[in-house]
Amino acid sequence: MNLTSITVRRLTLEMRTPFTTSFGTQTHRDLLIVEAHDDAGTVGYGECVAGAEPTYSEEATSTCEVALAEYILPRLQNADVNHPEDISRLLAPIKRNNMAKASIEGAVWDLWAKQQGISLAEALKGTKSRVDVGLSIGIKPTDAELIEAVGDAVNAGYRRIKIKIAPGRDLDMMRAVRREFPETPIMVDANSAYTLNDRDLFTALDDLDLMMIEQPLGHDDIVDHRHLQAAIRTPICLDESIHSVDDARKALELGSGKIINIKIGRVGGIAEALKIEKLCRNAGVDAWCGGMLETGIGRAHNVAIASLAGFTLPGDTAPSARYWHEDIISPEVTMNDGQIEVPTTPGLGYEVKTSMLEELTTRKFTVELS
Ligand SMILES: O=C(O)CCC(=O)C1=CC=C[C@@H](O)[C@@H]1C(=O)O
Ligand SMILES: [Mg+2]
Repeated sequence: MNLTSITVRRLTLEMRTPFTTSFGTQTHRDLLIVEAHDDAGTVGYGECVAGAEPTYSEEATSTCEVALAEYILPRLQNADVNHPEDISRLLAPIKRNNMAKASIEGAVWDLWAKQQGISLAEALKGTKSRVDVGLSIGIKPTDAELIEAVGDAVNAGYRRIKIKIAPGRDLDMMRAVRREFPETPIMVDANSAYTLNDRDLFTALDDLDLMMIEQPLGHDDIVDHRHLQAAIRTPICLDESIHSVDDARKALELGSGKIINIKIGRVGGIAEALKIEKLCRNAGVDAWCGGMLETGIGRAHNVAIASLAGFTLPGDTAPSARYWHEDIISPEVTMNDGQIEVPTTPGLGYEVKTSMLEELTTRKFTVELS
C-alpha cells in the first residue's frame, strides 16, 4: 500500500443540539480524525469515536491520542502493510484500546479502497444501494418534548425511533409515547443504567411492543442479560457488552440477547465488525449499525458497512444535519424517504473539507512510517 505517514488531528465540534443519555449530556464532540497518507499523495480518513470522558467505555479521546502516539502507530513503522486486514493483525498484541485501533484501521481501509478505485462499500462487499436510517433521540426533560421530537422524526421518515431511557425517565414516559405512536417502530436504549433488581420495570416495558431494549444492564455483562432475556419477550440488543466477535458468539450462545448493535469503533475496527456481521448473518440474528455521534467521516464508514446484508435493521446513521451546523465532508450525508444512498465513488465517497479540518484542528502529530 506504500503507506508513508499517519497524521492524527484533535478537533472540537459543537453539536447542533445537546445529546443526553443515562450517563451524561454532550454539547460538543472532542474527537480525533486520523489520516493515512501514501506515496502518491492519496489520503484515507478514519475517525476515533471515543467521547471526551471514559463514560461509554474505558476509552476517551485523550487515552486514544496517547495510545495512538505511544503504542499503536509505532507498531506500523517499517511494517509490511499490503491490505487493511494487516492492521488488525499488527495491532493484535495490544489489548483492547479498540476505538484507537479502529481509527487508524478505518483510515487505511479508506486509503486502500481509493487505491483500488472502488467505494468502501464495495471493498467491504456491501450489497445494498441504500440503507435504512433510524434516529436516536436523547433523554428529554418532559414527555411533551419527547413526543414532539418523536413526531418530528416520524414526519422526517426515519425507519425506526430509538429513545434513551434512564431511572425516572422510563416506563411512564414510554407509555405516553406508545399512546401517541401506537404503530411506530420504537426501541429504547438504557446504556447500562439498570440492574436485575429492575426486572419488574422490564416486564412492564414488555407490554409496549418495543422492537428491542438496548443494553439494559452492566456495560461489561452477558450473564445478567441472559437472565433478563429469559424473563421478557422483548429482544435485548447488546451494545457496550460486545467488544469482539468472540463476545458476540458467547452472548448469543448464552442467550444474553437476540440482536447485536455493531459499532466499528467499539469492536476495534472494520475487520472485526465484518466477522460479527458474518456471525449474525449465518446465525439468523438481527444486527444494525450503531452510532457514536460521528462527523461525516465516521458516518461514511457506518453507511458503507451498513450496506452489508447482515445489517438487517435500521441503524443510528442519521444525516449530518441532525448533528452538525456544518459537517466536515462534502456533500453532507442526507436522507430521502428514510434511506441514505450508499456512495459508489472511491473510498468513503465524500470529499473531506481539508481547509475546514485544518481550521478545527486544535493539535496534531504525524508519524512517518517509512
Ligand atoms: O446518533 C448516534 O450517533 C447514536 C447516538 C447514541 O445513541 C449513542 C452515542 C454514543 C454513545 C451512546 O450514548 C449511544 C449509544 O449507546 O448508541
Ligand atoms: Mg447503545
